[in-house]
Amino acid sequence: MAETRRWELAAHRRLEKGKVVGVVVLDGWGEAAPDTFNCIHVADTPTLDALKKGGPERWRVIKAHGTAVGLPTDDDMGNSEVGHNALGAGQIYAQGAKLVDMALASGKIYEGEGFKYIQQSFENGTLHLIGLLSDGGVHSRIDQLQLLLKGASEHGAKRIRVHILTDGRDVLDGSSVKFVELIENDLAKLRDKGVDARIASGGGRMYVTMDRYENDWQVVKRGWDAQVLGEAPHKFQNALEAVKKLREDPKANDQYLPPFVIVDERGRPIGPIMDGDAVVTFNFRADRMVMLAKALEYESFDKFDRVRFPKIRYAGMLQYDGELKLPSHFLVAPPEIERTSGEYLARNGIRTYACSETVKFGHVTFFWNGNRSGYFHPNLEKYEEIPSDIGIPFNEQPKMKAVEIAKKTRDAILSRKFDQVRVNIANGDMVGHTGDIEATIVGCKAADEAVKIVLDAIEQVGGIFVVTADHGNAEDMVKRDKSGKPLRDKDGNVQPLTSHTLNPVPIAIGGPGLQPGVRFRSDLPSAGLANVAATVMNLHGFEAPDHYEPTLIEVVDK
Ligand SMILES: O=C(O)[C@@H](CO)OP(=O)(O)O
Ligand SMILES: [Mn+2]
Ligand SMILES: [Mn+2]
Repeated sequence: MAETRRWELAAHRRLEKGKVVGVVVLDGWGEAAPDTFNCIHVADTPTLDALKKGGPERWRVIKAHGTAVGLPTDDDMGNSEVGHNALGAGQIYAQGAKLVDMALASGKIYEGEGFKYIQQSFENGTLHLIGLLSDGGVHSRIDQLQLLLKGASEHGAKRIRVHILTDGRDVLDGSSVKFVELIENDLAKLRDKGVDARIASGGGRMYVTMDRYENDWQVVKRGWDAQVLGEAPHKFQNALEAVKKLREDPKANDQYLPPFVIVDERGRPIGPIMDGDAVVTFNFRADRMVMLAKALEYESFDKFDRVRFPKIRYAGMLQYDGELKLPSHFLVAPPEIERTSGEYLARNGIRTYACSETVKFGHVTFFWNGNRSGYFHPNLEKYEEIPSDIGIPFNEQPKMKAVEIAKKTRDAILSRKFDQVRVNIANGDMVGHTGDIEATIVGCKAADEAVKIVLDAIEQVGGIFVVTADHGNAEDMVKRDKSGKPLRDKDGNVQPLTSHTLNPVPIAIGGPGLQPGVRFRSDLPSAGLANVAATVMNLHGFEAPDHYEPTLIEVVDK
């Protein structure tokens, strides 16, 4: 079926071609009731406030979590990967989390090429499992790790080492202890059955291993030293003691725990990765595993000194990059996100500029294009990256590079060399993840200012804008009880919510190029992020392909 589809898009019956369309994605910017813990509400955001007044015809909310973006259930919060996939692809795909669930439930994971490949190391080598240890469901899920541990041991693994990354970002800070207990319990059961299974190393996800878009290779190196070389500044006899001790530091934070290794009575690391071993990175999400995948797989590598490059059999939970085919072995085939709007528009001559700062750069390029790196049509596309700050927590620089991104984008718009400009403004999300309310308010204001710069440029060229978001975060910064009341401890303190949320996100359209009769349809109350691609195609003057989720807009006579 797919092969017979044409790439050529039909002209829209009512909407003209040739307008510059500015697509702004505010990362981590949900819509929620006014509240003191709603940083978007508290912050001074005149630009977004003005857009909201355009509702319901030019402002509305759309779903950004759960099944609307291909996640297993409607209890799953949205995230950047699935959000930008949906925004760019215009279609809803069963995402990595769900595909892994299905492969584990059916047992097919153990019959696939990837598992058979690593299985060859089970006789004489160790199986290492590296990944994020939480039930956040954004990058990984602990229940999938638990099933994999059990399944791998039943399929021949005799010696297993788990290298954990503590979370505190998709789950509450401090929950690392509970997750380590859970896994230690499972490993003890495996040991009772004669499998030598232990946690061998660990560290906080933002400080160890899970960097992205090559922002800071030192993060990956710290992980490499602990996981592969068995070297780290902190040494403990077991992982529970490690996280408990490291958390005694008053400034400790699960996201940033320093690297540690588990050692035996004589101080020797119990699980460095050696020749002949098997390694699985058990995150299903791509962005924060690609760098480690390169270090584990590429023979020639110059990002840091690996000291030792063990001859291993390595598989990802999924293949993380469809263009680089990385890693080459994987346990579950990733969603085949095809016929994205980026590809359609490039094939129909639309010139595109995409921009963000490093920590979100791949969101408007790689994720937008269906986890595919590179250009569709280098002559028509320009992707520009603004270097992010390195090594400082985002609550210390909450304005991030919002204004710089906006100014580059303004220049791209005014150059008239592009038909579409697409940006991601990171503040609501990156600062929201720190749990620092004051800083998040500053970040939201900066994001609003950046939007204004882009909209002013759109105004100047007679263009059209679409302002939306990928999922919630900054609009709710506190852990709540079932009735929605903030939970307080005995001293009256609230627990900051560092994670994304289940809230819908706003979408606004406007600009001088928008024909007067264009408005949001009222017959799609449950529309979600996947409906945006068809909308954007319409604004470029094209009908969307019929396999896309329907457009959000209609044109009425005025
Ligand atoms: O930082 C990240 O990796 C995730 C949260 O785990 O956030 P986002 O999906 O917004 O990138
Ligand atoms: Mn995001
Ligand atoms: Mn986020």
